[in-house]
Amino acid sequence: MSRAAERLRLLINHLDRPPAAIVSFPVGFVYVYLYTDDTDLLTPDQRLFYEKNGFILIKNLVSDEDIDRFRKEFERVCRREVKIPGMVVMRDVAIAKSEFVPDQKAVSKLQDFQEDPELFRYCSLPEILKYVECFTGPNIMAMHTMLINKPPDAGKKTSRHPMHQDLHYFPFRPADRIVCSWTAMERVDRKNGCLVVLPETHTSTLREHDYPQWEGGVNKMYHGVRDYDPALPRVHLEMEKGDTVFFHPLLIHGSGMNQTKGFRKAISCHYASADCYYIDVKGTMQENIEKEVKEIASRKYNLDDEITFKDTWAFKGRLVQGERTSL
Ligand SMILES: CCCC(=O)SCCNC(=O)CCNC(=O)[C@H](O)C(C)(C)COP(=O)(O)OP(=O)(O)OC[C@H]1O[C@@H](n2cnc3c(N)ncnc32)[C@H](O)[C@@H]1OP(=O)(O)O
Ligand SMILES: Nc1ncnc2c1ncn2[C@@H]1O[C@H](COP(=O)(O)OP(=O)(O)OP(=O)(O)O)[C@@H](O)[C@H]1O
Ligand SMILES: O=C(O)CCC(=O)C(=O)O
Ligand SMILES: [Fe+2]
Ligand SMILES: [Mg+2]
Repeated sequence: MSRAAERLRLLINHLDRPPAAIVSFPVGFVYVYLYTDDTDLLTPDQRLFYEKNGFILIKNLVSDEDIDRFRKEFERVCRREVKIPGMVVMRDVAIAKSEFVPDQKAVSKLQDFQEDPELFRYCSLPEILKYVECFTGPNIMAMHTMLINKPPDAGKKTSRHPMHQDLHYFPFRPADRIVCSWTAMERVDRKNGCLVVLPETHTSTLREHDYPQWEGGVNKMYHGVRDYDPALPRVHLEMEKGDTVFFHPLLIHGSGMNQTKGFRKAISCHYASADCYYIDVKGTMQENIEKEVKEIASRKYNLDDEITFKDTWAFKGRLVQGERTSL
């Protein structure tokens, strides 16, 4: 297929979203931007890179000073000096049944830190939001927050994160108005389990997800794409402290095991346009994750079956720029 025909195929596949901008190239075909807005920030090369690959890595975006502050706050949470409403402190499944020691060694992930003013500062950093706006437009909600402290692998490969599409977890659309920012809090590379992405998979559709059949076990809710094909071309995103990758929620990604003795730290936020809308996932491939989220949320808030999948998101989403129009 010629490049122009390939572009046309992409365009036809995406007619549910009005093109953000139309630009003519001298080579004689029209390129329709499907995934980015016309802002002054991204260079034409950066914009085309995201359009083609579904991610873009920005070097040195978050300052050392900010990252050191996030790390300090993380350590306070681990020592149980602060207790944040709604925040989930997760342990790796390999040590889930052992005694809790109040130390970062027992914590593999913090999830939902929207009520921690120090950690949530990450989601409002102007240097992050100006990139986010290129993908979501000006009304921006921070929907999902995580600080991932990937532990040294305990020998069962449970420190891996299976290949997945983040959209699997989200009952809101359109996908093209959602973006993740993921910032390395120290050097991350193949040895300590950097992000692994499958470029261009953001142009595909949402796939069926379930737990991978891994001998050593899998962490709660770490679903992977069904029938993952390990032969597909992968890119390992090696990053330095402060480097930030922005990626599309359909991009297939995961992370390898941590083969070092250190804890690999990253902080991330999933943003969506406040103009997005909730969908009902009943009868769709997302029913399995809805069921798990509802079970955990009912236990966490002591509510029987009253809490809906949509409620769990509307409740934790926070406006970080513009107007809360819909979500
Ligand atoms: C774009 C988004 C992508 C993602 O978000 S991917 C992954 C998201 N993962 C999650 O949201 C998981 C959230 N985690 C949680 O809700 C909690 O950590 C979890 C798993 C419910 C456990 O919390 P607690 O109940 O406070 O912990 P607990 O020590 O009392 O254990 C209760 C039972 O859960 C088990 N458990 C704890 N951590 C686990 C883990 N990492 N993987 C699998 N099972 C785990 C634990 O063994 C215990 O089981 P049992 O009831 O004794 O049989
Ligand atoms: N069956 C599977 N289903 C889903 N994801 C998988 C499966 N097998 C491996 N993965 C994921 O694929 C990604 C790459 O895995 P792999 O362990 O090969 O990478 P790596 O350790 O980063 O690279 P390498 O060991 O080659 O340096 C990781 O995110 C891993 O969790
Ligand atoms: O930091 C990682 O290892 C990847 C985490 C991730 O992709 C997720 O939680 O959705
Ligand atoms: Fe993810
Ligand atoms: Mg490997």
